[in-house]
Amino acid sequence: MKRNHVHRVVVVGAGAVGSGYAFSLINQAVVEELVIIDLDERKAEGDVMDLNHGKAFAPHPTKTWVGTYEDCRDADIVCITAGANQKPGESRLDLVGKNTAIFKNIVGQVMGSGFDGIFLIATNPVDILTYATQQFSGLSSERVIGSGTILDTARLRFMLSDYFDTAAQNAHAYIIGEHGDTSLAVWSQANVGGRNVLDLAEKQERKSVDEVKKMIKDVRGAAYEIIERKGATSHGIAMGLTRITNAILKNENSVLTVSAYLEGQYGEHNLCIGVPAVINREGIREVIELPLDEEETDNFRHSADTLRRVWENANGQTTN
Ligand SMILES: NC(=O)C1=CN([C@@H]2O[C@H](COP(=O)(O)OP(=O)(O)OC[C@H]3O[C@@H](n4cnc5c(N)ncnc54)[C@H](O)[C@@H]3O)[C@@H](O)[C@H]2O)C=CC1
Ligand SMILES: CC(=O)C(=O)O
Repeated sequence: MKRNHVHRVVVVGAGAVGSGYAFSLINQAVVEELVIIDLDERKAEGDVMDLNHGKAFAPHPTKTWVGTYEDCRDADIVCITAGANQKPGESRLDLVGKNTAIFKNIVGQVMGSGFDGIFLIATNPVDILTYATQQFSGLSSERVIGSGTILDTARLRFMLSDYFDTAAQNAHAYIIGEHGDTSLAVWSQANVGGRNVLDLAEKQERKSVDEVKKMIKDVRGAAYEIIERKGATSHGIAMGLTRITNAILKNENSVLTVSAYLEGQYGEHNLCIGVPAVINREGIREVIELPLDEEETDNFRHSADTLRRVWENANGQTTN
């Protein structure tokens, strides 16, 4: 990485998600420099003051300041969490118009600084905005990563761990597709401690396959349930973004479900969608093609078609 490994992350958008991500980066000692940009500069100032007041308890010093787009020039990662969030009852896809316009402006300013790092996108609809960021920035697709289904996957892993009373770290399962209402669980590859979760549910007393399969509905509904109660979701995605940031900056080659550009994998082209991918300091090293069964293949295609339609409607063009 650049500048003798002084790692810098710029967060654009100091709302619930951006502020949570900043808090998580500081607590996990991920970077030396953390820059926060928001349209509402006073809000960003307040956030930096508040974060600085926790520094005495942090594991290492993280220089943190309210920045300008000029600060993106030396950044390893620019994470965009700016834009409108869902109001109760709204879907992620409902945000496409306003957030695409916001992104055109933000990405233009980031690139105007001479930025040469990796974009990490969280704003919804995240798959659409990841693709839009590629288009607006002109960067190669491996350097534009969306948080994709990292949060959905983490939600499922938590649910499985709770159900089977095993640590979430030992629940291995993927949610793929749109980060949204058409996401799908890859049950054929999901295991806890090496045992397929559906087989396990069938064999264990007081467990059922139906209860496990219902988890995809709970994953899809999770954001709506949380937004209805507290107005926004933030902790889960903040930790997920931190996980991706670590994978990049520490050159981990970790497999994470992110929104990645597909060029023929899963039979899809010209869109970004949640899939497992190997993440390292170059960004997305490789998309992993899971062996899907017939139902999973159909559901993935439906999810990809949904995203493609939204992209085409938003841009008045066809991509295939
Ligand atoms: N990918 C995921 O898994 C998740 C994505 N999200 C998404 O993250 C986004 C942010 O959500 P919240 O933080 O809850 O919203 P928020 O309303 O709390 O914060 C958004 C921030 O963006 C700023 N902003 C707006 N336009 C800007 C611009 N042009 N330049 C700079 N800053 C600008 C606002 O001033 C505000 O501080 C939403 O789209 C939400 O749906 C939220 C949770 C999970
Ligand atoms: C809001 C959102 O995208 C989530 O919590 O999944």
